[in-house]
Amino acid sequence: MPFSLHFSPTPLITAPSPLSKPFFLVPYYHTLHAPKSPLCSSTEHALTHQGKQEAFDRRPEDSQTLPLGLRRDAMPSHVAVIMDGNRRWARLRDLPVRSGYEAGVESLRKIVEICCKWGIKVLSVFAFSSDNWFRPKVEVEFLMSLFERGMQEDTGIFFRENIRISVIGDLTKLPKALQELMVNLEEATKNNTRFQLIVAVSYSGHYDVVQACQRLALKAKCGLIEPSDINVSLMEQELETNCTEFPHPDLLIRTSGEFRISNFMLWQLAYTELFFAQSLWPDFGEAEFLKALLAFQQRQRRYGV
Ligand SMILES: CC(C)=CCC/C(C)=C/CC/C(C)=C/COP(=O)(O)OP(=O)(O)O
Repeated sequence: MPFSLHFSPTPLITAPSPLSKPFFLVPYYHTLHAPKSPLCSSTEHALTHQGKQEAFDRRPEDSQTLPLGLRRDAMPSHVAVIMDGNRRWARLRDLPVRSGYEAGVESLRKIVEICCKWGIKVLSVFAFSSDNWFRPKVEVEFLMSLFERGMQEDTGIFFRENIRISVIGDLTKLPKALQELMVNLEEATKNNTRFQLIVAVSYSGHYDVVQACQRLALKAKCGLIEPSDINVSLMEQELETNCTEFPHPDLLIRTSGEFRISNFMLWQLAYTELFFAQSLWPDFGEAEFLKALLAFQQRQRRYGV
């Protein structure tokens, strides 16, 4: 049965609470973040790739629904998106900014549905950058409430459709209720295997690299590693994308005609193919997504070799 993320509002699922201890007895979010066990423990090996997933499920219907011309054997595993142009979309229609963001959520739901249908395994979206905190307070507050509402409304769908939600970024800056909702959702969906949605909130590539360096420095200080042990692999184990089996996006799409990376996943994008779409994010739909994927499938990836 095909699924639609446009189902009428789903009642909040009453899954058993995944965490047995109250979240906020723990001072920092990252001590709770599944792949990041407390530092300086003897179980260092378990620090990384905990909960790393087995191969993703493919439902029978997933393999039947590829549009003409799209090759299953060349599909990107991980697509990242900079969902730009929501405010411009609203202004062009003389609508308040919040309508642009709401339309952006609808667009995201559509793209998640298509990813599931076409067998893409991971979608990362830049939902709120570290610099977005400097936007007008009313806008920031609206976005926080939108994240909360969006995640609550779709919780049932994540379970029903076997979707794993991961959130990356400095969540300590978010309202407590939102932190709690996100951590709960991550924990409750961590064994879902069909598709993984990574939401980057209060995130930047600089933040990610710096927090990884801090964690490595602390490990060195604790005597768990030598500074000379630090290499690409150890760094990647500390980056926020250690929540996924596919940490390097194969394809990055940025909408709204801007040609910038804007501090998104700087490390992880090293060999990513880039696609810049003219549409504003709320207008980005199946046809343009298909265009991006077809362009991706034409690319020759040489990884510098
Ligand atoms: C639940 C959930 C994950 C929701 C995601 C909501 C969403 C679409 C967030 C995008 C936020 C954002 C700062 C986009 C940048 O474009 P902009 O709006 O700044 O556009 P502009 O370039 O036209 O100013």
